[in-house]
Amino acid sequence: MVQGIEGYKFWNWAETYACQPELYFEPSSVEEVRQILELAKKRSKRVKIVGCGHSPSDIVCTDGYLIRLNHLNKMQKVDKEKLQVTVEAGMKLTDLNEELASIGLALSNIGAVSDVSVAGVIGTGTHNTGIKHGILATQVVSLTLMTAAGEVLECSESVNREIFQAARVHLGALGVVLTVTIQCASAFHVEVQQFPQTLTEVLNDLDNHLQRSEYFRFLWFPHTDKTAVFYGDHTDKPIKTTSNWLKDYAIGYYLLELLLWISTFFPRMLPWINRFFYWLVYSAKVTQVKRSDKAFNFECLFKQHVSDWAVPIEKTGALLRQLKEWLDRNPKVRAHFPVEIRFARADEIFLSPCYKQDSCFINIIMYRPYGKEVPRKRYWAKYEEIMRKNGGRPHWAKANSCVHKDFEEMYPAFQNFCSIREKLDPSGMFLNNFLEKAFF
Ligand SMILES: Cc1cc2nc3c(=O)[nH]c(=O)nc-3n(C[C@H](O)[C@H](O)[C@H](O)COP(=O)(O)OP(=O)(O)OC[C@H]3O[C@@H](n4cnc5c(N)ncnc54)[C@H](O)[C@@H]3O)c2cc1C
Ligand SMILES: O=C1O[C@H]([C@@H](O)CO)C(O)=C1O
Repeated sequence: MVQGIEGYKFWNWAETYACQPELYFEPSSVEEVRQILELAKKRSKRVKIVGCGHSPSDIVCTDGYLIRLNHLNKMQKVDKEKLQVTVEAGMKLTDLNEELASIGLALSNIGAVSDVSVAGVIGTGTHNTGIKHGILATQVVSLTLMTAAGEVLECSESVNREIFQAARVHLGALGVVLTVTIQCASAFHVEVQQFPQTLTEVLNDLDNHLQRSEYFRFLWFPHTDKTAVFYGDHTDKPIKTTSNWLKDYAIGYYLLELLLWISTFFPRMLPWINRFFYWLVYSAKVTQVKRSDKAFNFECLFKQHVSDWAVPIEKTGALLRQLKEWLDRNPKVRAHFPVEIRFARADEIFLSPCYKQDSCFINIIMYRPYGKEVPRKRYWAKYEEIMRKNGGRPHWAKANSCVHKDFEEMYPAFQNFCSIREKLDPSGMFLNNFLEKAFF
């Protein structure tokens, strides 16, 4: 029987949420996972699974038992015919990307970081960008799930289909995901073209941008009308990168963190910081060619708060103009750059933020320079107000102020998920404060 560790303290990546589980486990086998669930059941303890702890919320937090599947992290099967792989749930995308590259495969789309687990990254509806692409969970062909009772379910479009539609964005609420089978693509390079436009120019030409580039996204710099537009497209061209330590790190990371910290004492500096970094780092035209996963990942800098709601794609322009106009009218509210605007295709996954709607994700950020909290309450409140009023759905990984009735209104299939959750976990073993707020 795997021994639980007492006194373990969990912090999420951004060091914004922490918990002290009664016992912390790192099982080395499915049988050990089952034993931990049996022990938890006998002692009426709650259980949470942690992937890589990147979620910017308390979605992982528990005072019960915390299980990390870092030892269940291997690739189990490769189907070269179907271009599919089956991996253990704890596998990191950093490792998966390399293993796939070694066999000529790749994930068709991934988010900004790869230091995340396969089960964790699908479980919260993680997305990248590209209106022809869904959230990462849409790449899942099947998965296996251990329920609170220790039963292992195979879920796919043809087996336990209802559970599959729930489990792809599982929120850690349905049981322990043990393996995930993923539809991959043949390995590919992406040509990334970065170029400046004003916010007005981007928004007036949004449909064309979406059609012109498979992985189109853009960054808006609050307190300016400037954007950095990114086109990403498949290419056979050879790798060509322009990484420059001075610009990317000395200035783009260390100088920025210092200036943001100084601006906590002199807030009037902030708009000038946004303008200066736009001019210095983001206003140039840059073209690079990278391996796909390297093109999708980018430097996410230092600790931060983020919020990232999905809105119906047709509302993108109106909502960004509303947010900009409000910030222009309220100059005492300061917003860090960037606001990240990304797109994803509609899907059929019960709690996907893109459930039955092509969506635009609008991600706002406030950094914590050297861990220092920066005032963001008014910014966050106005942003959420605009999102709520316009059919927005918050990213499940990221802290938000929504409660059960909000989610019932947002998600047509919310009750389907709730019924499946109650059936698979009748005693609420996998619940925590985050999930109780959502489901009760
Ligand atoms: C720097 C940074 C960049 C990011 N970039 C993006 C981005 O570009 N796009 C985007 O959409 N999001 C992004 N995110 C959010 C991130 O993708 C999600 O928070 C993701 O869920 C983190 O994966 P994880 O492995 O750390 O999961 P965790 O945060 O550890 O867990 C997430 C959820 O999955 C559950 N879980 C994990 N493993 C299992 C399992 N085996 N069985 C059952 N439940 C499980 C947990 O209980 C929890 O509910 C980013 C976050 C950070 C910190
Ligand atoms: O949570 C996230 O963090 C990064 C970005 O905001 C910079 O860190 C990203 O793209 C997310 O979705």
